[in-house]
Amino acid sequence: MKVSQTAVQGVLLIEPQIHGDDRGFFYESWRQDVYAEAGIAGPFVQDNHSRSAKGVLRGIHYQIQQPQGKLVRATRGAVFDVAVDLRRSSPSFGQWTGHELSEDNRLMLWVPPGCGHGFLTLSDEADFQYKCTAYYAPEHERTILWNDPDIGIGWPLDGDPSLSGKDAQGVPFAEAELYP
Ligand SMILES: Cc1cn([C@H]2C[C@H](O)[C@@H](COP(=O)(O)OP(=O)(O)O[C@H]3O[C@@H](C)C(=O)[C@@H](O)[C@H]3O)O2)c(=O)[nH]c1=O
Repeated sequence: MKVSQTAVQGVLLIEPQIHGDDRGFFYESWRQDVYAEAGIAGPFVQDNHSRSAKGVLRGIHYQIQQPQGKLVRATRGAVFDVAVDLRRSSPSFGQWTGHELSEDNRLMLWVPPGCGHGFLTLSDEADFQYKCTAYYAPEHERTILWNDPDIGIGWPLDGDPSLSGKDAQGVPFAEAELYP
C-alpha cells in the first residue's frame, strides 16, 4: 500500500496493493492495523454506498458536531473527489485537494474529521462507497456551496452539475460555521 500526503493536511491518497491473477484481482480495502499505522484513525462505525449518474455533484458536506472521518472510493465508474480543509487552526485552512478515484485506478482518499467532502461523477454511472468514523447526524450536517469562489475548487465540469436542492443552497464559505 502506498500512502501520499495531499495539499490538505491529513488528507491521504491511498494506493492499495492489488493482487491480480487470471481470475481477476484481490485487495484489502481496509484493514485496521495497516490503516491505523498509516494515520487513518478509526474506529469506523458506518459504511455508505451511493450511486450517481454522470454530472451529479454531491457536497460539500460536513458535520459541525460529530465530525466524520471518511475513507472513500469509487467501486464502479469514476469520480472527482474533493476534500476542503475547514479547520481554522490548520496550516491548509481553506485549501482543497481533488483526485480522480475510479474502479480502474482503485485509489482511495482518507478525509479526516474537520474537512468538508464532495465529489463529481465523471462516468455514466458511479458507485461510491465509504467508511465513516461517526454516525450520520442530520441535525449537525452542514453544506458549503460547491462553487464558492473563496475556495475555488477546480471541478472538471462539462456544463452545469446536477445537484440536490440542499446542495444548490449551500452556504458560502465566508458565512459557514467552521471548526476551531
Ligand atoms: C448521508 C446519509 C444520508 N441518509 C439519507 C438522507 C436522505 O434521505 C438520503 C440522501 O441523503 P443526502 O442527499 O445527504 O446524500 P449525499 O448527498 O450522498 O450525502 C453524502 O454526500 C457525500 C459527499 C458525503 O461526504 C457524505 O458524508 C454524505 O454527506 O439518504 C442516511 O440515511 N444516512 C446517511 O448517512
